[in-house]
Amino acid sequence: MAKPFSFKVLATDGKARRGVIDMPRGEIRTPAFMPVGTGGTVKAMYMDQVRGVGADIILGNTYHLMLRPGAERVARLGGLHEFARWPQPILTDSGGFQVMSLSKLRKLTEKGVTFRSHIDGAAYEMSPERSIEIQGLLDSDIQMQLDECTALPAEIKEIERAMELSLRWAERCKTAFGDQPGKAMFGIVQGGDNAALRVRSAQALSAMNLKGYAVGGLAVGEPQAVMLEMLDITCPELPDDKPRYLMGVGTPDDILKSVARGIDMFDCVMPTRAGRHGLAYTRRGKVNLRNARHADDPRPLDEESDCPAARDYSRAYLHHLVRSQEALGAMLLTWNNLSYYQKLMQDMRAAIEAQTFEARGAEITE
Ligand SMILES: Cc1ccc(CCc2c3nc[nH]c3cc3c(=O)[nH]c(N)nc23)cc1
Repeated sequence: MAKPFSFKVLATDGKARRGVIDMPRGEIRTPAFMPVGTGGTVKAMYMDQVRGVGADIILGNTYHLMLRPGAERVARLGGLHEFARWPQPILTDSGGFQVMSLSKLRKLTEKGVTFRSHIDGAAYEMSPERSIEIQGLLDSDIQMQLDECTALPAEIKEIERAMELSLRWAERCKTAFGDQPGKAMFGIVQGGDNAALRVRSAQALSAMNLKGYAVGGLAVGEPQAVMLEMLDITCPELPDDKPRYLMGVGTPDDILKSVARGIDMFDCVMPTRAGRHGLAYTRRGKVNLRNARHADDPRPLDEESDCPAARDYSRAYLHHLVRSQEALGAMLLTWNNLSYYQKLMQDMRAAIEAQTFEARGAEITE
């Protein structure tokens, strides 16, 4: 029987946890940053580079892949790992968030959400059952429940309606997922910026005894203080022995402060998207390579980095590539940015093991 899904907390420092998730396709060191690989590719990267910077898991997207190339086609071709040549674990989002943010003419009912593709206008239906079926066709290792993420600010009645619908959809996803050893289905806590609703959502999901829990409904434009306050309220209501995934977060500072509140897993488009827009993350802050001041600068981004993109190329060259819109510009800056994020996660894991995480604070991002 395939090695079942297991999560172990190896060390703690305050509320911060250093752990490891063991799955048949490999282990995931936590706190973990999961590069976004929406359409089965981490944009501008080869998968062996993604692995090379230290990523243990990447994200795929049900919404994008069901539209193109189609979930059944990916299944016929051996599943997403085979298709994209990424042998490690993959986490897929359920698609609801993307439907509500990308598709057209969407209609949400108890049954699910019907919508038209933003690519060719074709009509689709996404129910909790269909979302789990598609994630299964993709052979996803960690599958997310279908949920409704409320845009903030919102009326409390609206937040409550979406949170309660998401709980009913969590039950239906749990039933549809069944018992798949070696794979996991995570629930997603909703409840907007309302403490009571967050507690009700987290407690109801905890009672379902799922393998992991995501905190959704955040990173939708709310101030960092509101996001952090919701973590202070939500994390204590989730089981200590299960992984916690904060969806869509975030900047290095967001991640640091969220790890300090008990979050184990993160995803964010920022390092990859910023790389394609000429922006480099470095230990001394962000550098916009489009800026003319780099035109004659012979220095690399970070001579101490073990990432070739940060150590072996001058800022002048990177500026030239970005200004000339050369593909290599996006490739090198994405490589640098993902390397920076993975180094940040590695440094946090080491600090929690050494019990210096809380003491060092923001200095870890430098
Ligand atoms: C490939 C991929 C991209 C992005 C995501 C996470 C997308 C994402 C959010 N991003 C920012 N805030 C978010 C909130 C939610 C949420 O409440 N529910 C779901 N299902 N996804 C969210 C998952 C997978």
